[in-house]
Formats: sequence, structure tokens, C-alpha cells
Amino acid sequence: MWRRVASHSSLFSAFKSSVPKNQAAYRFKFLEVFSTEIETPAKEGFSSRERVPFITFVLGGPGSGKGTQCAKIVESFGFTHLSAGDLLRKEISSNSDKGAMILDTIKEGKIVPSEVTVNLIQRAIESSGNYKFLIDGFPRSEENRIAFERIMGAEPNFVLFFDCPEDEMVKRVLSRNQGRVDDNIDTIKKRLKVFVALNLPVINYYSEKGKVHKINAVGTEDEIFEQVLRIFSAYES
Ligand SMILES: Nc1ncnc2c1ncn2[C@@H]1O[C@H](COP(=O)(O)OP(=O)(O)OP(=O)(O)O)[C@@H](O)[C@H]1O
Ligand SMILES: Nc1ccn([C@H]2C[C@H](O)[C@@H](COP(=O)(O)O)O2)c(=O)n1
Ligand SMILES: [Mg+2]
Repeated sequence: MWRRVASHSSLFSAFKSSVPKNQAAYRFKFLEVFSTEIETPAKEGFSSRERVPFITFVLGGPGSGKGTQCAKIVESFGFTHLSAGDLLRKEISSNSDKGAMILDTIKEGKIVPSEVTVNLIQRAIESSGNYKFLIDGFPRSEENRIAFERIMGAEPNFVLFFDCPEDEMVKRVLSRNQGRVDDNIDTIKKRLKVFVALNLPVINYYSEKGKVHKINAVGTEDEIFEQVLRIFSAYES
């Protein structure tokens, strides 16, 4: 079964050199050349021998446990974990020309312009050598989502949504202790507002497309991972 996604560029051209010529990535490239649309598999698992790109968006409010659970998924299923927040923080540390703008935006709990974040994700995907990705904390807004589809020419295979009450998220973030500039009560309040205003619409969008797996993010890390395991095991085909 195939699903059309309008596109100008293609994530799949990135895989050209890492798969044999007769395999799926070449089919995508072929379609891209002859059409303004490309096609991606709708319900395929991630263990197929064809190594078709497999994308999971990992969403949830600040402190809902996305990064913690992604680390466990990497260990069990061999995904590459790309945290949009980590990529942006790395860009700040590298003293790039965009660093100051990114830092100011993060301190305010706001969203960095989509092209910047998508380009960082694109570079990380292309240099990973993997074909299975957890894209954590992205898309944070409809603008992020649309930019990803336009630049990468792809949609996620599914979306994990860590559903967590606000008071629990605030408690976790305030005791995280990783020295993040945005882990203070003022910025957390702003991030929570931005989550509700900009990120929930993205989750609703994918929900309507039947792509969201909602996880109850309250409980021990292991209890939460049991729910995650059940979902990923079903895609391990
Ligand atoms: N199930 C859990 N119960 C209690 N604490 C947890 C749980 N899962 C994660 N934590 C802790 O909560 C904090 C936030 O977790 P994590 O960094 O994984 O969240 P996140 O969703 O990635 O947040 P952000 O969006 O801010 O990056 C961390 O200190 C982590 O150790
Ligand atoms: N798609 C994204 C992801 C993150 N950011 C910025 C704004 C966030 O508050 C901050 C930290 O992200 P986290 O580590 O909590 O996922 O990074 C963004 O602008 N766009
Ligand atoms: Mg995180």
C-alpha cells in the first residue's frame, strides 16, 4: 500500500549510496524524477530487508520523558535518536552564526524557525548511516511539520505521544539538573503554553490520520517502556 506526499526534495535520495540499486530507495528517486510527488510506504515495519527509511516522531510536553524513552528504544531496536532540542543546543555550542538567535529563542521557550531545525535534522539523517529514526521533539508546530514534509519529502510512519499531566512535567523538569537554560519555572510556563498552542494541533493532525500511539507517561520508566515496547514490537516485521 502506498501513500502520496507532495514534495520538491527527497529524504530518500540520501539513501541512494547505502542500498543496492534495485531496492526501495531507488524506486523513490525514480518517482521523484517523473513526478512532483513521491511515494512512501504506509504501514511497513522497520526490519524489512529493503531498509526503507522508517521515521517515528516522538512528541509530548517538556519533561514528559521523550528523551528517556528514546534511549531505551535505541538499545532495543537500533534506531538513531535525533533530538531536535539537542541538535539546536549543539548548534549554540558550536558558535555558529545562528547560535545567538537559537539561544534567545530557547530561553524564551519559543520555537526556532523551521528551516533551521529541519536542516539540522536533514544533515543528521544523512550522516547517520542508519535508516530508522526517532525524531524527538519535532515537529513542534504546524510550521515545523509542513517544512519537514517540503524539505524532506517524507511523513512519519507513526507518532509516539507521551501524555503527561502538567504538574508532573514541571516536577520532572525542575529536578532534571542538566544545566539547561530553559529548565526554570518561568521558561517552563512559557514552554507549556507553546506546547498547548502549537504542538497539540500537530498531534491532532496526525491523530486524524490514524498515526498516533498515545502513551500514558505517568509511572516508572520501566512501566512506560512496557507500553512503548508493545508498539515497536508490532512494527518489527
Ligand atoms: N517515568 C519517569 N518518572 C520520573 N521521572 C522521569 C521519568 N521519565 C523521565 N524522568 C526524568 O524526568 C526528566 C525529564 O525527562 P526527559 O529529559 O526524558 O524529558 P523530555 O520529554 O525529553 O523533556 P524535554 O522536552 O524538556 O527535553 C529527566 O530528569 C528524567 O530522568
Ligand atoms: N522542533 C523544535 C524543538 C526544540 N526547539 C527549541 C525550543 C524548545 O523549548 C527547546 C528545547 O527542546 P527540547 O529539548 O525540550 O525538545 O528547543 C525548537 O525550537 N524546535
Ligand atoms: Mg528531551
